[in-house]
Amino acid sequence: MTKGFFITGTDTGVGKTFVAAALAAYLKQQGQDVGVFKPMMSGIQRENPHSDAFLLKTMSGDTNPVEQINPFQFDEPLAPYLAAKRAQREVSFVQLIEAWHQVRDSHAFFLVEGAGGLAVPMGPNYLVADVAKLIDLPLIVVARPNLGTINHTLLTLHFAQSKGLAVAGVIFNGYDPEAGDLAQDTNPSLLEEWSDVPVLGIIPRTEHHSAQALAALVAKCIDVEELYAYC
Ligand SMILES: Nc1ncnc2c1ncn2[C@@H]1O[C@H](COP(=O)(O)OP(=O)(O)OP(=O)(O)O)[C@@H](O)[C@H]1O
Ligand SMILES: C[C@H](N)[C@H](N)CCCCCC(=O)O
Ligand SMILES: [Mg+2]
Repeated sequence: MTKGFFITGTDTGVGKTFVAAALAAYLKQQGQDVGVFKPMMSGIQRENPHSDAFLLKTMSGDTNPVEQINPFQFDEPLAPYLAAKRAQREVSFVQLIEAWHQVRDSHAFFLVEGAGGLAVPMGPNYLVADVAKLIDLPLIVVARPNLGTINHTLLTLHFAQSKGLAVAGVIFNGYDPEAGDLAQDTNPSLLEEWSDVPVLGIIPRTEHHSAQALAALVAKCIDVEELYAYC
């Protein structure tokens, strides 16, 4: 039985890769055998050092070929389904299942990253949420810390629930301690009041993105005991 997390977010650009890479660096530092999987990636080449696939592979030390870590890549920065369609391509759900089955037994623990949020079209008749259902790992929802995130996060959690997806928790990412932003400081408790999903951590903005710095950030900012409860 594969263990791990499906990393989703309230939006594109919220820090899914950043958080997944940080978790991978931490778990690897703890001696875990961590695998990564980014089923579909759009808007960047696999080989680009800033790409999700490249960062996840680097931080986890996953020795699977990058083409297995990220089986479907599209050039245009669009929802994967649309980027594929505009490139005269289409990924069937069966193809995606086969790509997951090719790697899922290669590691004891997997971090899987979606694309954008849960309701992003990935294929002609399926969303990111349907892929998460297939992979059947508990979600970690990455959310922005500031005003506006409560709506986005509760909508995401309700949609996850409607799809029968288990949610391990929410991680607020990109907190700016200097901002004096009242919403940033009150959002975690407000979310916990309106949802039964725990806040697993609050990650500040940081310019230090090395594996060591990211692992230290997880140890400092994320409730790893809560995470391990799911492992
Ligand atoms: N806590 C942070 N501190 C500093 N920079 C961050 C932080 N979190 C994310 N970033 C930066 O913000 C940008 C977006 O983050 P990231 O790529 O992880 O988002 P994403 O949700 O994975 O986006 P996509 O939907 O495109 O996969 C990246 O350049 C990343 O390095
Ligand atoms: C291109 C970007 N980096 C992501 N890979 C794809 C984000 C799709 C978002 C679709 C949407 O919610 O409007
Ligand atoms: Mg990403």
